[in-house]
Amino acid sequence: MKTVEKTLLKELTSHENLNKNLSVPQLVEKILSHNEGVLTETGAVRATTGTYTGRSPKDKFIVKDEICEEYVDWGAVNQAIDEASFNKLYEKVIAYLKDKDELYQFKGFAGADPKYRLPIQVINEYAWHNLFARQLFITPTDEELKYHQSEFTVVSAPTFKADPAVDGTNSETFILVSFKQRVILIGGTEYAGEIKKSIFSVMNYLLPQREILSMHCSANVGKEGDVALFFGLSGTGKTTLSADPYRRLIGDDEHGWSPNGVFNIEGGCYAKCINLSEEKEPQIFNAIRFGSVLENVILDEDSRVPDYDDVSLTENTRAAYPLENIDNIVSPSVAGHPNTIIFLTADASGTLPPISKLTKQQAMYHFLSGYTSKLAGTERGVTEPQATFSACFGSPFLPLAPSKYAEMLGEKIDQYSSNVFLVNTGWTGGSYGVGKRMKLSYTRAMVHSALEGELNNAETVKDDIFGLEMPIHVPGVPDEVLVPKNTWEDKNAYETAAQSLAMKFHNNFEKFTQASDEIKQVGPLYKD
Ligand SMILES: Nc1ncnc2c1ncn2[C@@H]1O[C@H](COP(=O)(O)OP(=O)(O)O)[C@@H](O)[C@H]1O
Ligand SMILES: C=C(OP(=O)(O)O)C(=O)O
Ligand SMILES: [Mn+2]
Repeated sequence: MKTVEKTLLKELTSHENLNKNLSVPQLVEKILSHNEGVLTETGAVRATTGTYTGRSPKDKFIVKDEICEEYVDWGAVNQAIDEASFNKLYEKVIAYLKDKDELYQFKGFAGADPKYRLPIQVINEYAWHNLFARQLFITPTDEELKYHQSEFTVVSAPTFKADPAVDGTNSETFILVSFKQRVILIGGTEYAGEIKKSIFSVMNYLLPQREILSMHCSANVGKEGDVALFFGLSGTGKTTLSADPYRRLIGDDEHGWSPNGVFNIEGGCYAKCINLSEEKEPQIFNAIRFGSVLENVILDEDSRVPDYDDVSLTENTRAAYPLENIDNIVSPSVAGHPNTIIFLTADASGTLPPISKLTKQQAMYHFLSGYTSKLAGTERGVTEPQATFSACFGSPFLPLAPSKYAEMLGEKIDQYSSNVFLVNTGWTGGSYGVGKRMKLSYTRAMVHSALEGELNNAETVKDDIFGLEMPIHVPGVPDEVLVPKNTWEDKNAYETAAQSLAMKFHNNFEKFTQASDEIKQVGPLYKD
């Protein structure tokens, strides 16, 4: 791969006050002295983001050029912008940043496996974003830094606002990826998550070219070296469930699966803080300390103690911290091939079984479907749960066609005989508004049984609407919780809700015309 040393970027990298790979304490000092954030009682700094408190998928574009044109799956997710528009905006952003008193540069890596890692740099207007980048990506050793040659660059100018009429963007906010120039341009939004998710999108383009499956999942490993993956869209429980006192954490969000096994793409976690408690999520709670970044979390004015129940800025409050802040991790974040793969869904209809064991064909069906409910906060404009089908449980981040990733996953599941489960961390006892969210302790118990292999030959009963095999006993979980219908008082309402969801599955799957008949046939049994 060629090194990025474009003239435009040089204007930033030669800025007279470019702070290069500052240490955590140095960045914290900058954040506090520039009033970008405040110190909290936990030791973490807290920053707020203003208007954009979540990702803004409608503002994301990929530059359509001869490098990527034939590979990218163009459409509503991968919107195209032309090269000329990109270049003009790129120049404006550079001119804007050049005038700033100080800039921050982080050089590091995406990808914990040295064989597959991508050397990246992030250039920030804000010190707090630079601290975020430092904690979320992989920090180089002094030796690695000496020889570091960035192969992709994020330029983040949150206070620069685009003019859609002139700049060809959708709004004042933009997240633009150029595979040709190997640059990501971010402007108009202060939500730090865009920085990590845009690099993830780039990895989802680059890794499959090297026959590595990139995945929107968390991962951990048990005492026997048994690896588990947890796929899921935002809010389904990747971060929460991968932090497990009995299993070492590999990573909470983005992984690659190579011929050597799985590796984390990142070096840190980005946990939701809404209703965070030491009792329910002790590892995450205790990971929030000096060097961590709290985003949009409300603090008591005097004591500076975070109030994780306060959602007045957003429900998508976040904590960014390095993996090392979790006490049981794998370091470096690489491990073997997955024994168990869990698809997480937060079903707000309350009708999908809390856990079901999938056949290989069902696994492919559900991977392509990627059903969940979008929960409030993470994406702009979502204020209550919305049923959504997001292929591969991560379509906002996938530049290639979903079938590309699905084929690779299918081959790997065959090759390594991974067991696959569908776990509903969403509603029980009724749909959103009537029922409630599945108890975290029950989900943890179900996940444990699955990972211990206890459910592989367990007695099951088939759900007559979805055709999913539900175990009838799971230690630590009341039997009636395992069968959604049994948790609903109003059985007719259950039937209506389940049938409606089944039809959504069928309608969504129509677009996968290329899928084999074996896969098409294992969707919900119910059809109207
Ligand atoms: N049964 C459950 N399983 C998983 N998470 C749950 C459950 N009930 C409530 N939650 C909450 O839902 C959120 C899951 O979010 P998170 O783990 O950050 O998802 P992701 O990493 O997939 O975006 C957390 O705030 C967690 O406390
Ligand atoms: C940071 C994000 O990831 P997740 O919610 O999956 O943790 C996001 O989707 O913006
Ligand atoms: Mn997460």
